[in-house]
Amino acid sequence: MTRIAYFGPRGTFTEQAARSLAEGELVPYDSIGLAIAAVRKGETDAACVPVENSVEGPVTATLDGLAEDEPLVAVAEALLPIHFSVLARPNVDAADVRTVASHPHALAQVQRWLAQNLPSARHVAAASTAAAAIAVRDGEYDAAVVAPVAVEHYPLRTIATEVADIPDARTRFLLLRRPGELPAPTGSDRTSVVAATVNRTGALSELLTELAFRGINLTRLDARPSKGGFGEYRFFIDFEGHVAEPRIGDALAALRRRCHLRFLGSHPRADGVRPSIQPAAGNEDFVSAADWVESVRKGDTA
Ligand SMILES: O=C(O)C(=O)C[C@]1(C(=O)O)C=C[C@@H](O)C=C1
Repeated sequence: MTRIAYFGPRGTFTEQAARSLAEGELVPYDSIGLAIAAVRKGETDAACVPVENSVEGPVTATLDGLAEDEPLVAVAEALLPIHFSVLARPNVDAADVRTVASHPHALAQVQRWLAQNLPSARHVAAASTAAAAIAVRDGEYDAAVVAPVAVEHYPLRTIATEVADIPDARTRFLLLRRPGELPAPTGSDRTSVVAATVNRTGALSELLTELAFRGINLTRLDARPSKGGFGEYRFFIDFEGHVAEPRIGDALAALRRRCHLRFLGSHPRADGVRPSIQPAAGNEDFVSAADWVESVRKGDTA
């Protein structure tokens, strides 16, 4: 049976995403790094991890995990609406809450709610929302900000539901595999790369210009230190399209000439958005231009 590592323990948002993305045995790991390492080592066939949140931005453990060690590719993605529940032990009321724990991304998404509803509670970072629920169960903290499903896994009481400062917040999750056959293009796809440029004037702008020249729309751009010293960065670039398309293949080849490039996959977009194709930048334009060059090489200049 297919085994899918996910950022656990049981009851995280990532577990829900993993269930929506793949069938098989779901195997929880206590950190994003461990889930990614599991698929890399072949302990599991795939790994499900969060990659970005519409309020709090990139999940840096996932970005660093994708840039380092053996390459992995994203083969699918899921978008989950994020609203939280607050859980406490059965004998603890909201008025008794002195400490509230959760994943830092979750705490960042409920700052206003906590200030208004649990103003005297100290905020404590936990490894995940479900790890916070376990710590509350074990008496370490008074309340946890969690995915609503967590209450099904831990003997805690819900003291608030639908908690979110930004009502339509979403997190995007990736299903990662070891490199192999890529998902087929659907017309609504996303391609991801990580680019390491040399530290000189215009290096990033040249990469982005290669994409802009080809009418390719970015969907995300994040910088992470390459850990080699100040000023040394890796750029995570997501854009519309699939590597199987001529225009995307042409763009990847151009990027590859200019920097150290790692391909992180082409997969269907969860939101179904189709790319807007700019004039003279459609796949057929790339194909007919390449055909023309070929005929010129053969002596036909018509
Ligand atoms: O802790 C969890 O439940 C997770 O799945 C992680 C995570 C994240 O990394 O952003 C996922 C979704 C929410 O935005 C909060 C936490």
